[in-house]
Amino acid sequence: MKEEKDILLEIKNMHKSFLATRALKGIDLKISKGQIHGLVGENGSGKSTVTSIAAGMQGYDSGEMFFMGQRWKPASMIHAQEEGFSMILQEANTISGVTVAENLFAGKEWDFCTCGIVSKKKMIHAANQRLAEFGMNHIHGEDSIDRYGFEDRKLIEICRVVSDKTKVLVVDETTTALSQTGRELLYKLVRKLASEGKAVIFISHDMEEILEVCNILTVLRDGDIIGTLTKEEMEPKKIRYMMVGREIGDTYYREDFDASHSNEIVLEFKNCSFKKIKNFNLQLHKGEILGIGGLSGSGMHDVGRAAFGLEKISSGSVECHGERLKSCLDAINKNMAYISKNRDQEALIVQGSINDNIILPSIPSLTGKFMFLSKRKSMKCAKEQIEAFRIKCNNGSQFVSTLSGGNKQKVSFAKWTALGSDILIMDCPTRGVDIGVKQFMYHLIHEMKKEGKAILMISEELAELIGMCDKIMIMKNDTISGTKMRSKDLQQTDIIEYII
Ligand SMILES: Nc1ncnc2c1ncn2[C@@H]1O[C@H](COP(=O)(O)OP(=O)(O)OP(=O)(O)O)[C@@H](O)[C@H]1O
Repeated sequence: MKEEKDILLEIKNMHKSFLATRALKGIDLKISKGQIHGLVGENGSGKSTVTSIAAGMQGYDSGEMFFMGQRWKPASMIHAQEEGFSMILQEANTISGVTVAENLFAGKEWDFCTCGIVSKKKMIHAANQRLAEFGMNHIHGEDSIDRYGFEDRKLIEICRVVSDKTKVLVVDETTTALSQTGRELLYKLVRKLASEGKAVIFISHDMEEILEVCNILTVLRDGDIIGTLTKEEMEPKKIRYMMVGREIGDTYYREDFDASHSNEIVLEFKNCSFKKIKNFNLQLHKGEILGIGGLSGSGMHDVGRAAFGLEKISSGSVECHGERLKSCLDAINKNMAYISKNRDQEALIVQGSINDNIILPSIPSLTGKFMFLSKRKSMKCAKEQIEAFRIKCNNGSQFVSTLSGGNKQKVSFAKWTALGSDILIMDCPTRGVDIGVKQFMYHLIHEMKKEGKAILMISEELAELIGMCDKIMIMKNDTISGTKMRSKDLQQTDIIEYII
């Protein structure tokens, strides 16, 4: 039992509603020194809401908060950070068009000022020192942030929000944006903070990760706290039951080991060069689930973009049904789909409604005579997807920006299932979704295979690739380093040797 003096953050009877949505229904939570306190629950259960309130990002309707024994009502995220409460958000949160150093010290430029002039040299020097302390030597303060991909930007963000002042750090579903190396860096940091008597609130949907990293766990459901478990009490079946309120089986993935599919090639890379990738070859067949695994910087995300016509091809070609792919518009016209890993920036129009996002790729088929969009058909189409994916919302006209992370991911997936695409490029398709929906998505992907659809599944989750794919291509340093066929004997270790 932790003593009162060890409590860093205390939340008492907190309520928060967004119009008709009761996001928090009287939450009581204590976070103590040395804890890596897991917070789990289905998508939309209130995890980000409660932590973002404590981190000064939004207000609450009623309740009380105490931070290090003092009443706590931070005016802003910066204020909270200055006082020692930091949060790493789910989505990319860096500023484009400026350097890494400027991102790291945004709002703190005065620290590098002499006679009102900011010394960029000093700032870059400090940035590089800071990056080195975090083990991020591959990132350089003087570079433009735009040179770095999604994962590195997330690492830069971690480096920005954590400082010597940090007493409590919230890690909100961050690891899904990171590859194994990035994850290891974050785990090391989290453990270091806990060992120094600070605390971490760790939000994740990855059961293995929770069991490994957290030393205490609180389960939320529909804005209520269902219970808190000690390390000894953490048992996957029990946690899942507490989260969902019903038994969830252990089988997420397809259970068959039949890797057969049609011989018809629907998508092909022919000696294709783009970005750093040279002479790349790949064949995706009708009825095939082809996986690509590797570290985030291995080039696999670029393959996904090129497959959807989003990369400039310098030599060779990407062909769909034997025809050269010209652009992403051409890809959509050829009935292709692409679920981008970069959800808010590339996959969704966050300032649009759920309905509009879902129907967007299907507009041609929902348009009748005289080019009028059928409202009835559109509503029906969106409603079907909202129900199938159990998107937690008040109604389809709610803005996507107001959805929880996992529910946004469902919209990103649903818009392509609404279209009924034949070729689906999925980059981290289950990023941030809860176990129940993951199970549904895997089932759907398997059904798609049976219907003869072709799926290119790019993922950093080896278990997902092994569980779902007919064949897995592993990428390292922008080339294919190994290939594995579906087999019940295939283990993660068989793949890891080709990744690192
Ligand atoms: N700004 C907002 N406007 C309207 N509703 C909101 C807003 N922010 C959150 N909500 C709603 O509050 C509920 C709780 O959302 P929250 O983001 O806390 O869930 P979560 O547990 O973090 O989910 P996930 O695992 O998907 O990230 C959801 O129903 C969400 O749609």
